[in-house]
Amino acid sequence: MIIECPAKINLSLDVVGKREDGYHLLQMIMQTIALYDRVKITKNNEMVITCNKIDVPCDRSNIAYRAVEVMKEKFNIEDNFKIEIEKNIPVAAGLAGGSTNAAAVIKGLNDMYSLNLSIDQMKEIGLKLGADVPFFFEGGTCLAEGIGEKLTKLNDVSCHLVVAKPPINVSTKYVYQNLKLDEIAVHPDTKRIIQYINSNDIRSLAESMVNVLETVTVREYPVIFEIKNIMMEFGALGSLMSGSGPSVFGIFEDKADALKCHNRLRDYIKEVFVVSTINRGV
Ligand SMILES: C[C@@](CO)(OP(=O)(O)O)[C@H](O)COP(=O)(O)OP(=O)(O)OC[C@H]1O[C@@H](n2ccc(N)nc2=O)[C@H](O)[C@@H]1O
Ligand SMILES: Nc1ncnc2c1ncn2[C@@H]1O[C@H](COP(=O)(O)OP(=O)(O)O)[C@@H](O)[C@H]1O
Repeated sequence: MIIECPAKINLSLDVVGKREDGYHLLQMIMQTIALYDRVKITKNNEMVITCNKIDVPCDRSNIAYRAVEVMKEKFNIEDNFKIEIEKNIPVAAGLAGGSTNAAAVIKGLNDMYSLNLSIDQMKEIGLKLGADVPFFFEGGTCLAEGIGEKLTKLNDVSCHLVVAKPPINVSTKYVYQNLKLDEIAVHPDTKRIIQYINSNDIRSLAESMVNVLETVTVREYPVIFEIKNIMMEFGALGSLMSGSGPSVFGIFEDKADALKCHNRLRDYIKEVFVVSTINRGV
């Protein structure tokens, strides 16, 4: 069984508070994009995980492996599996590559064993593995609240994008730890952004995008700001860092402009893609 699993971007990201356990409460707009990993699941004598990218761990610390363990325990599955991950989504990039792999395993085993789980049940299992996992059972365009688990479906946004992952590593934990909530000068107007999305006003959406986590990352990694500027120079309607970074995306009305921007960025960034939004998850 092979499952295609898409990456996500955050069309906006606001931090609106903190939970008692230190986790940040969010209001973000999430969007699946046509940039896919492939997860192949086959029954095997023992548990094995493989990946074509060396920076992805192929042991129990792989989130896809943990997803298998959670499913095996919850549904008394005694079989073991070989999980082969074809990784096309940049790793540790703010594009939720690991989370989408975990969602693919849950969905794959649900189908393989005819468990007939509802989307809500799969979301609940996914949340045990990571805050971004439940979103992939919805896909398309969603408002995510709480730490990402409270999902509201919005009108699906349809546009061309350039996504660029500069060759730097940013830890999600570090970004949240260094966020100074009381010093954030600009928050996104999430209500207004939702109105733009629901009325299909892509231009106003693109012009209103804000990710408050940029206050941490752009200070430390000016390359993020430089990529945003290049995207705007090449005609992007708006450009933003995705999640905790370091990936940056630009929204383009015209695919030809997106391709020109891609050509320019390709000179010094290896991981850059022209993609469209999609209206599905795993
Ligand atoms: C920023 C976002 C936006 O979609 O995505 P990515 O950039 O990872 O794709 C998410 O909030 C990433 O959530 P999640 O995937 O759960 O983050 P993890 O890497 O598990 O979290 C690492 C650490 O960040 C902190 N953390 C995480 C989520 C959150 N809402 N508040 C936090 O304070 C916690 O200290 C946690 O231990
Ligand atoms: N299946 C997986 N795919 C990618 N990374 C994984 C996976 N399992 C575990 N990881 C680890 O999780 C970390 C975060 O990766 P990823 O999910 O790609 O990024 P992000 O959280 O920024 O969206 C990586 O540094 C990697 O070591």
